[in-house]
Amino acid sequence: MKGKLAEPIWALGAMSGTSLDGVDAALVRTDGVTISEFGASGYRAYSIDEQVVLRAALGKWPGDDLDAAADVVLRAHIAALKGFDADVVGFHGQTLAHEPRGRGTHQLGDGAALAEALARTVVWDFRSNDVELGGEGAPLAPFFHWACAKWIGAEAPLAFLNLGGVGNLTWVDPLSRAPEEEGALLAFDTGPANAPINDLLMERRGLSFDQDGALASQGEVVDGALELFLEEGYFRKMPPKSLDRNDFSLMLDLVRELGDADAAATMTAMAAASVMQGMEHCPVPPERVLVTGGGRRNPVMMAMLESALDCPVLPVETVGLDGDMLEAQAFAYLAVRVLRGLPTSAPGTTGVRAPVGGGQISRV
Ligand SMILES: Nc1ncnc2c1ncn2[C@@H]1O[C@H](COP(=O)(O)OP(=O)(O)OP(=O)(O)O)[C@@H](O)[C@H]1O
Ligand SMILES: CC(=O)N[C@H]1[C@@H]2OC[C@@H](O2)[C@@H](O)[C@@H]1O[C@H](C)C(=O)O
Repeated sequence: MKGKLAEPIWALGAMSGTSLDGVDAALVRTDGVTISEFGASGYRAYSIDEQVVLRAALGKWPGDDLDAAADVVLRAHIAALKGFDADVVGFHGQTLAHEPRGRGTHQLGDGAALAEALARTVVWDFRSNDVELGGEGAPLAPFFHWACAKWIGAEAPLAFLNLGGVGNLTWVDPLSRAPEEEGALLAFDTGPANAPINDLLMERRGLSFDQDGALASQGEVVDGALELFLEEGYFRKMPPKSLDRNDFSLMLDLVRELGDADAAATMTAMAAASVMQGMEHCPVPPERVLVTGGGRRNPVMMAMLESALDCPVLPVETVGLDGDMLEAQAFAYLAVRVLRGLPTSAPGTTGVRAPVGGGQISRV
């Protein structure tokens, strides 16, 4: 079976991120090491009512009453995935809680039910094993970033920056021979990115996000609040390290007294400053930072990053990748690695003691 799977197969990845905006779906043809081809992609947005149900479930653990949220996650994924043909589905689920050194990590989503509904093999529950073995359980996209660095033919160390609800950075040595090789990757969550800005916009204006940084562009960054933010112990912690969506509730407290525009500008600066702090951990400075995730569409956030970093800061589209789909593609790639029994995390990506795999496989 493993020999057969060494041939590239089509995998369909599904990601429902911390922004709670919807489900991304994307096809990748891969043998679990090399990307052969990218395929079609799709998106199924959560309705406002569904977002309310998911928000209410944040912070909950298995055993809590999660029927309504589980139903939202399953239905949205079936809708997002049913039009695609693939050999395997990589199903991330919806992270509700993440306490790797506490209660664990919780991605809502029943892979067996999804496998039955789609009549396809589903790989899911990607993070638990890493956490059980002492890792952070996140970020997991770095092994895929390694494959992307190979796919674009990079020759010098570079970084991938995901600006989602939470930010995460992957430094890659593209000359390494495997993602699990020592020194190939260093990855960690940089800090909050869009999630707290979304929360502010929802709280104050009933909007789900600061479209194109429109509100932030009208405000001034309040240095005092930014400095207090950067005193957070998280920034001095050595990577690997990871965050829960709401770990930085402090950020909203620091801007509570500010007007809407100044609050948005200051929070955008906090997200950018988190990345700047994180860059100091890179083994050698990256030649370029390739940005993925919704934050790359925020010109205020991008301008702050460009002025603070010493290298080009570019959306991943500049190298032919799709910044809206990279995480869904990552879980397609990781699903094939799980099927092949290959590791999906390593000491440099999650802090786990040795390269490990994970994931449950539900076959039909
Ligand atoms: N045009 C835009 N202007 C400003 N912000 C934007 C724009 N487009 C998207 N965003 C921000 O990006 C967010 C979505 O980003 P993305 O889809 O990468 O997050 P996610 O995958 O849910 O998060 P994570 O990677 O943390 O799981 C939106 O909620 C919004 O805050
Ligand atoms: C626990 C969890 O779901 N973490 C997410 C979240 O969203 C961004 C950042 O925090 C990252 O650590 C991770 O997602 C990406 C896909 C990852 O694992 O690489």
